[in-house]
Amino acid sequence: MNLLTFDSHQKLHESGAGIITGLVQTNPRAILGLATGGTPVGIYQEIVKSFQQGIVRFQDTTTFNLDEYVGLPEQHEQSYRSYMNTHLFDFIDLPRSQAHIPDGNAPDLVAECQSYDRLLDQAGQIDLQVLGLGHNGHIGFNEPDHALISGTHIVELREETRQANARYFGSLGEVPTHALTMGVGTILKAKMILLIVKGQDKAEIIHRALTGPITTDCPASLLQTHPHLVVLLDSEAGSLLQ
Ligand SMILES: N[C@@H]1[C@@H](O)[C@H](O)[C@@H](COP(=O)(O)O)O[C@@H]1O
Repeated sequence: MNLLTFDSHQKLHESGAGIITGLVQTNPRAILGLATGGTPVGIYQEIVKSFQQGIVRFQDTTTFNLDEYVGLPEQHEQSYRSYMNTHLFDFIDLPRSQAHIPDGNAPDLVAECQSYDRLLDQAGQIDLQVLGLGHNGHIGFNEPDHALISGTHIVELREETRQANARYFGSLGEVPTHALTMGVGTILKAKMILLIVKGQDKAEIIHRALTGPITTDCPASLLQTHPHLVVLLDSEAGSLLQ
């Protein structure tokens, strides 16, 4: 594991973006696993800057997002499709046909999960998977549980997750109760994982994820088993790891 702690968010964002654009520069056909949430926004902004400067192109790149809410219209500003458009896709030359996000409005959600896994299989191994971290240790929307599911599946969101994400919605009642998420098996199959964590409120869970027991009670703890894990932290999130 390569753990890097930054004293400024700008440096963290530039470093994260540099890892992603560096990969695409050397391998334009790279397959990227992308995350949403507040954490990667600054990194996506830096990627857009690099694209605008002509440093990187995404015409041949393929992306797979980790997750999507169930039942939220695609145009809703909090759908992960809208998030990706607003923060990244609208500003780069990645063909939309190569930008995959599970469809949380599919009439048959089980079939949608199976079809997402088929697309992942056809694409081959994800070269770089970007991850954020939930306060309860979730990755994607893989919530703590007695067992974790390997492939894409429907998940009932934990109350604490809905509360954490309520800040993006008008009220807790508007936060969807279910989501589709890539499974931990798919996440762990990525060649490289880039875990990004910011804020004092995540200090305890990142400490537990990286130094505690490997347990499905903390899905991020499974990342300890990954041979090529890069962790980018701000100094607040890293405060218990010194
Ligand atoms: N499903 C997403 C995760 O992919 C994200 O990494 C995490 C942290 O979000 P944030 O970065 O906003 O704290 O929770 C969300 O619920």
